[in-house]
Amino acid sequence: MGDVILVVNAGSSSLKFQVHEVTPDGTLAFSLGGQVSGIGAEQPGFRARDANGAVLEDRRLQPGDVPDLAAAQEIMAGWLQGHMPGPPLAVGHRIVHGGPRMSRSVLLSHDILDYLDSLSPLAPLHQQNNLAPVRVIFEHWPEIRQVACFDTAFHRTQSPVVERFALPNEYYERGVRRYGFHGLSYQYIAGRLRETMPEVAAGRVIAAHLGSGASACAMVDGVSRETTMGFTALDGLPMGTRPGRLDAGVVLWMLEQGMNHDEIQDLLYNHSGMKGLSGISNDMRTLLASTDPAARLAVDYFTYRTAESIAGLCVAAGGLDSLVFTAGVGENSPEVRAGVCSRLEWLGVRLDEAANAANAQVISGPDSRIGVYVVPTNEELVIARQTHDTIRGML
Ligand SMILES: Nc1ncnc2c1ncn2[C@@H]1O[C@H](COP(=O)(O)OP(=O)(O)O)[C@@H](O)[C@H]1O
Ligand SMILES: CC(=O)OP(=O)(O)O
Ligand SMILES: [Mg+2]
Repeated sequence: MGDVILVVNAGSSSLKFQVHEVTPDGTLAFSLGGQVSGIGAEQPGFRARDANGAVLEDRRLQPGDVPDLAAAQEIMAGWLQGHMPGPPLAVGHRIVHGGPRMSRSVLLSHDILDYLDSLSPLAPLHQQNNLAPVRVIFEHWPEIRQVACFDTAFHRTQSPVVERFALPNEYYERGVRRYGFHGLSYQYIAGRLRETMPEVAAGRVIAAHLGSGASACAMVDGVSRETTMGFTALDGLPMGTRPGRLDAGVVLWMLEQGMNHDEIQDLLYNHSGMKGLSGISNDMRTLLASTDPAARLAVDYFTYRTAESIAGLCVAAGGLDSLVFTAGVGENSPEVRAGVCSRLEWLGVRLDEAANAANAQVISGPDSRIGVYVVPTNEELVIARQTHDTIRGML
């Protein structure tokens, strides 16, 4: 193996990584990748595979083994030491919040790190986890280039109306705007559609990124028009532990009742969503397997609000040609996709049951007015490419 780029992607329930070789002709070749999944949940695991798809690691872990991201990082770092040829040429990081200043990937410096650190209150579940490995590498291997790739950057094409809240202008100037997230995933989906189904990519597409964090995005010709997350990754669809759209009056009521900032933040980021509604779990697999009425309510809430948001996004897209499901739940759960799609039948959405059950690429039936697809996302590949593009001029 020659020079490599290491990619690190810390999500709310997973730590994903990939290693890409920079080939002599200057292109990237995937060499291995994997993830620690189920962080803080009841079924953690560690899987890795190589470029041929051969399984390099498939470990079931005990819930206590991976209580938080720091534990996941230790597992990943230990494993990578035995599987990488030496220090990487560069490390590409997923950074969830880029704030008003970042509209593309950037070479990390201490100044930029300080700026990104200042955005932490806007992404308490992610930003510090994203920045922790940056700091470790700066301290121990200062010669390694590090590149920040932002979840917010892809959405900077949105119109002023979409980007605004109906608040006095002063707040907009101070950065209180709808930034949107999961942009690395949507950029991958837009590119993948362009490669495999260019006529779909050119049209009006809504992609639903349904994972531990969940959002949906309206794209026309691969350009983001609107997305359900906003100033923070709390807004929009319900998620594993976050409520999604919430009347701001609820927060005022909590304050009035004597809850302080940290208590409200903890409630909204760690104990709401599927976990709060069901009282059972934040993991969709556990809820789908349960016959408890509270689990059914949580799943129904999820599919109802997701369908409702998709319908709302049709305004930004000017209609709908194609619907794409992606991320952990979207790629793997026929039941959730069927629940969402059954609430969109009035739009002309019809699923092919067998194709849906098989997680096939095309899951709409021949009588569907809307094409419905399952496209596995690959945020890490987008990060690898952005990292390579960012350092290329410096080699
Ligand atoms: N077969 C499945 N059926 C339903 N949900 C699944 C399945 N496999 C994974 N998931 C869900 O996907 C989630 C993880 O999705 P992912 O996109 O990796 O999340 P994140 O990047 O936010 O950590 C898990 O919380 C789990 O609930
Ligand atoms: C922004 C966000 O919620 O990311 P994730 O789904 O990876 O937690
Ligand atoms: Mg994710």
